[in-house]
Amino acid sequence: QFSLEVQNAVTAFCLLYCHMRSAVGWTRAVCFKPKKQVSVLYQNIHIVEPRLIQPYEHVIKNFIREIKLQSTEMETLAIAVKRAQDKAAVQLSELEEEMEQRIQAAEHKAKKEEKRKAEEALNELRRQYDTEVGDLQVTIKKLKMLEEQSRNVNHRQDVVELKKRIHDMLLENQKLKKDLIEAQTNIAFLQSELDSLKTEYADQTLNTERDLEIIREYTEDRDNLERQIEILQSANRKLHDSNDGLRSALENSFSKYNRSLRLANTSPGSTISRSSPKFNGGQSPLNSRYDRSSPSCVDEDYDSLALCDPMQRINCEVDSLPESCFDSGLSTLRDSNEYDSEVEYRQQRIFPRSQCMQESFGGDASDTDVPEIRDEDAYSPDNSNAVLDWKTSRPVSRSSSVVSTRRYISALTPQVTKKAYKIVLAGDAAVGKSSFLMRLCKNEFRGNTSATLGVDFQMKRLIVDGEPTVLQLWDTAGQERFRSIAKSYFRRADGVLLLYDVTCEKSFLNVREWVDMIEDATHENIPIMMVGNKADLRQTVTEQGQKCVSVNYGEKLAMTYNALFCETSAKDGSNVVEAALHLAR
Ligand SMILES: Nc1nc2c(ncn2[C@@H]2O[C@H](COP(=O)(O)OP(=O)(O)OP(=O)(O)O)[C@@H](O)[C@H]2O)c(=O)[nH]1
Repeated sequence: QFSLEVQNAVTAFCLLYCHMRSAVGWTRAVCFKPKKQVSVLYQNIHIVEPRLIQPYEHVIKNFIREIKLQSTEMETLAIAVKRAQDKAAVQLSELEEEMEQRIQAAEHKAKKEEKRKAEEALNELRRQYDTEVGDLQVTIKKLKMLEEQSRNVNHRQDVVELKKRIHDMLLENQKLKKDLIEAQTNIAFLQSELDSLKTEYADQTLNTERDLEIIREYTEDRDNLERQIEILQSANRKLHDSNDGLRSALENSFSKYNRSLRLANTSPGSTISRSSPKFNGGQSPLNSRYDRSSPSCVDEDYDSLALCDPMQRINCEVDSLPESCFDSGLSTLRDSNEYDSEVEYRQQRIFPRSQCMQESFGGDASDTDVPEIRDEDAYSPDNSNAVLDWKTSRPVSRSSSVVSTRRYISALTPQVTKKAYKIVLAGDAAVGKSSFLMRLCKNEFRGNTSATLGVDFQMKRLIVDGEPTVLQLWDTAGQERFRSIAKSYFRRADGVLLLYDVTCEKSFLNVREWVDMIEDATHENIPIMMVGNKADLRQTVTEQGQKCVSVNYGEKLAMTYNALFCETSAKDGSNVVEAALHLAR
């Protein structure tokens, strides 16, 4: 009986279990056979150990009670779930209902809006229609009026006349159009002619300006040359006045020279050769040193000067009289800034050569001194450029000696050089330009140099940054009266070596004047190398308590003018080549 009760409980449990499974949604079949197992277990216990039946039944009872409790709970849960489901269903239906209501409201609103818009569009259309109808009615009215008018004006004659008038007017219109086109064409022609005339006029103006510029340059050159001639002539006159003895001696030597020259020129196409009387003693006149004690030196000097010194050439041209040849116009007159008067200056600078002259002829030695401008480099045959490159601004007719010498030199093949620069040496008198040039070209220094008259010329070949370069160096005279000549040389210069004397403040102060002059003369900015010369004297002069121009001042001034700067000494040769190289670079 008890086992039956247990069996029923197990059966109930199984049913509950199945019910729960289905409620939870388990689909997988589970092999669970408790009923059979319980009965088998009961029978086994009953057979094997009947003592255990009671505790077994007790366990089963508890188990059944527990199951019942679980079952009740499950049922309660199931009811709750059901309730929740019902509630959710109610809420869902409520929501659905609400949604439906909202949709309906939205639909209603949209419909209302659409209707309103449609009504508005309809009203607009109606308005347009009314307006158009009104316009049409007006047009119809007008047409009717026109119809009526046309009906009234429908006279044939009037129409013909009108047509004729229209035709006439059309013809006139065409004619006017034709005239207009013709006039426009004429205007275009005239315009093009005017343009070409304008271009021609502009060209002519340009040419005229150019011509004027050239004329102006020529005039300037001519003025300069005239001034040079005047200076030389005045020097000439001084020489004439001061040295009669010298004149007669030179005349003698010149007549000798003329004779020899005539002999030399008798053969056609003659050139000056080393066997020429001028080259006596196997020494080229170009290389010979100046020796004032011998009268024949004047001839040699004259040739050399005629070749290289523009002043001398001009002098030759102007004064083709024999006197002009020995009256070279060269003088040592010098108005240094350091000296108040020429006489004073002359007294200060006495040269051996002039001493020799004084001794021989008792004249004013400084007035008859000749600048030493001969240079082996410049006048040796392989340096023909020195002569060939020299150009005066107007053609020079030469005396026979000069012509023959020039022919000889012109026959030489000029050396081809890559770069050539015209460098002008400028600065106050006695600042050491000639000495600088001599140091640069000959690596020599002579304590007593003569003042430059007009312009001296030298050539210097340098290798600048690996490139062979020729410097045509024009040494201008520093004296005030030669300023205009110096100025004319700046115009064609590629660069300027502007010297001042570090022991002479005035020469430094005058640098500004020189720079202004250079800038005036040149159209474009040419490079300037500011050179403080005689640096070797600074210490001695300072020790004597005299003032010197410091390096700082020189540098500052150079910086002001954007110029290069260095200090040199022509005496010991320091920085001389470097200055030239730097400028050439
Ligand atoms: N101690 C020293 N004396 C110099 C130096 N350079 C030139 N002199 C001397 O200064 C004097 C004038 O030198 P020049 O070379 O004739 O001067 P310059 O500038 O050519 O003069 P002008 O031809 O009149 O313009 C000469 O007595 C030279 O010996 C130098 O570097 N050191």
